[in-house]
Parts: sequence; structure tokens; C-alpha cells
Amino acid sequence: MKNNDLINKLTISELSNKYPFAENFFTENHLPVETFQDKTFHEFIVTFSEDKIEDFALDVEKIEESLVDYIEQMKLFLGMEEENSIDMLTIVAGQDKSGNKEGFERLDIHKSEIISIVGPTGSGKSRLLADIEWTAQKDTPTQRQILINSELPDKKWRYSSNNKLVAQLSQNMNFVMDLSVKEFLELHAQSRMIEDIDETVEKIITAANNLAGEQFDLTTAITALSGGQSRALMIADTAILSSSPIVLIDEIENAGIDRKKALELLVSSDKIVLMATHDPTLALIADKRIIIKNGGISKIITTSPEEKKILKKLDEMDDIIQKMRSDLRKGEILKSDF
Ligand SMILES: Nc1ncnc2c1ncn2[C@@H]1O[C@H](COP(=O)(O)OP(=O)(O)OP(=O)(O)O)[C@@H](O)[C@H]1O
Repeated sequence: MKNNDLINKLTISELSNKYPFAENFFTENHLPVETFQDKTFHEFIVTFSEDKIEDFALDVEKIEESLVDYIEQMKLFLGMEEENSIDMLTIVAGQDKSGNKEGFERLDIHKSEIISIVGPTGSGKSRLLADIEWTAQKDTPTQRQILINSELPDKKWRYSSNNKLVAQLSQNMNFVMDLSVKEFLELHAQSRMIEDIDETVEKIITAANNLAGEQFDLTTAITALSGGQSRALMIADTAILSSSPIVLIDEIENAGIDRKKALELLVSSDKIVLMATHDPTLALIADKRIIIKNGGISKIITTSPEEKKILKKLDEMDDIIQKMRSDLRKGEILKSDF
């Protein structure tokens, strides 16, 4: 207990700002902290004289422990996440489907890098994403090992639903809840302790509609959303509300949404993004690409300056295709002089 930051490092005012519910704890335990705002909780407690301790029926040893327990439990209850500071994710080589060692030793992926994963259908792209999500420790068919900040990952990443290491955007996104879009987003925003819920909900729906073809609004039932719409909603929700430091994306191109815009939304400066893709534009947007063959990582290629130039060309072609898609959807007749 002696070294707990909650007790020894944060001032009472910092503590109350970070965990507004701590005020309840002070009130319930009749702790007059008002004039000790710039002191730590420990500094406050040691000012108690013997008399005061008796008056307040305080167990000084226990009260610090109770405060820490209370904050931890409230955080868990409210689904608050720690600030997940991850500077580096490491994949340590395992084996391919034939049991041969993979074609690399160790791949370090830093904060704000985008990595694409390419390879034929069935080669093992989703498996690699699953290894990262599970923080595999040589306990999956690939025998890979995942390290966080060069260390063995904390078990909390695996077992706590409140402390998600990754935000996973998978191919199937099935909502089973009987809620409107507004209710769903409000619930999520509340659980993340967001202050301005209305504004955040509005931001998410605007971003989602920016990605989806057909517009939907806050009163739409979650179950009535199309595949593309629910995907767009999940992407906007993840980008704006999720504190997970790693985002895993499985084949965003099949989602029927504007994938480039989706990626821009997701790639905030402090996240690591890994995406499995069959789309050359998305593959080249990445800083590096992992080539998967027969279940193993065969190569890791850094996107070259020449490829970045090609990406510009691909973008132009892509715009033409997107425009055609949109015209076709609107029932227009295409002309050959595009
Ligand atoms: N190294 C490995 N050893 C054993 N099995 C593996 C290995 N890598 C992948 N697999 C298995 O191979 C199958 C296909 O892999 P996966 O679904 O990841 O392919 P994919 O590249 O994502 O395919 P798609 O492009 O069709 O989505 C899965 O059952 C997966 O568990």
C-alpha cells in the first residue's frame, strides 16, 4: 500500500478530477479533505491526531487500502479503462502450417505505425490478428509469441473485459441488442465516463454516416442497420470512444463503406493499426506489410518511395471506381469518357 500512486502521488484534487466518484468515498467516510486539495491522501491521513482518529473511528492503516479498493472496484464497475500506454508491440516468430520456422525473427511495431497483412485466401491472416488479440504465448497453432513494450504481456489483457488491448473490427459484426443507435451509443459513452455524452454521440453518428452509403439516424434500431451501416457505426464508435491502443482490422474492403475514410478515422496518432487486406491501396497505405504464406510470415516489406508514388496512381483509379460505384447505385448510365 505504501507505494500506491493513488495515495502517495496524486493530490486529492487530482484524484477527484480523475475519479469524480472518489468524492463519495470522502463524504461517506466523513473525511474533511476540503482544505487538503493540494496534498496527497496519505499526507492528509497522517495529519490526523490520536483524538481525531478516535472521533472519526478511523482505522488509518485500512482507510488507504479502502480508498484504493473503492477506486479499483468503481473503475471495474463503470468499465473505465486504464490509460493504456503501449509504445511497442512485438511479434516473435513461430511456425507455418508445415511446422517450418517463419521467415523473420522478431517484428517490432511502434505506436502510430500502420501495418498491412497480405497473402492468399486461407493463408493465415486472420490467425495472425487472433494471435495478437489473444497475446499468444506459444499457445496457438502458430507458436508465435506476442510482447508488449518488450515484456511478457500482463494477464489483464487476456482476461479482463474492461481492459481491452485491442479493438477488433472483424468481418462479422452481429448486433443482437434490442436498442436504438442512440441508446447503444449512450450506453457505451456512459461506460467510458465521457462527460459530454450528447456531443460524443452526435460526433459518432456523423462520422458513421460519413462512411456508410445510406444514411441512418439515432432512432434507427441497431438490428435494422444494414451490414455496411453497422460496420460504419462500429468503426466510428471504435475510433471515437475506444481507448484500446491497438486496432485490428480484418478486411475492411468487404464492409461496403468508404474504406479510406474509415482508415483515416481509425489511425489516430497514438494507435497501432494492423489490417488484413486484399486491397492494394490499403496494403500500400501501410508503413510495412507482412506477407503471409502457408500460415507463416514469410517476409516483412517496408513500403518503398516508389510504391508510395504508385499509391497516388491507385488513389486516382480508386476515385474513378468509387464514382462509378456510386453512379451505378444511383441508377445512372455509365459513359466511356470518364
Ligand atoms: N501457422 C499455422 N499453423 C497451423 N494452422 C494455421 C497456421 N496459420 C493459420 N492456420 C489455420 O489456417 C486456417 C486459415 O487461416 P485464416 O483464416 O487466418 O486465413 P486468412 O488468410 O485470414 O483467409 P481469408 O483471406 O480467406 O480471410 C485457420 O484455420 C487457421 O487457424
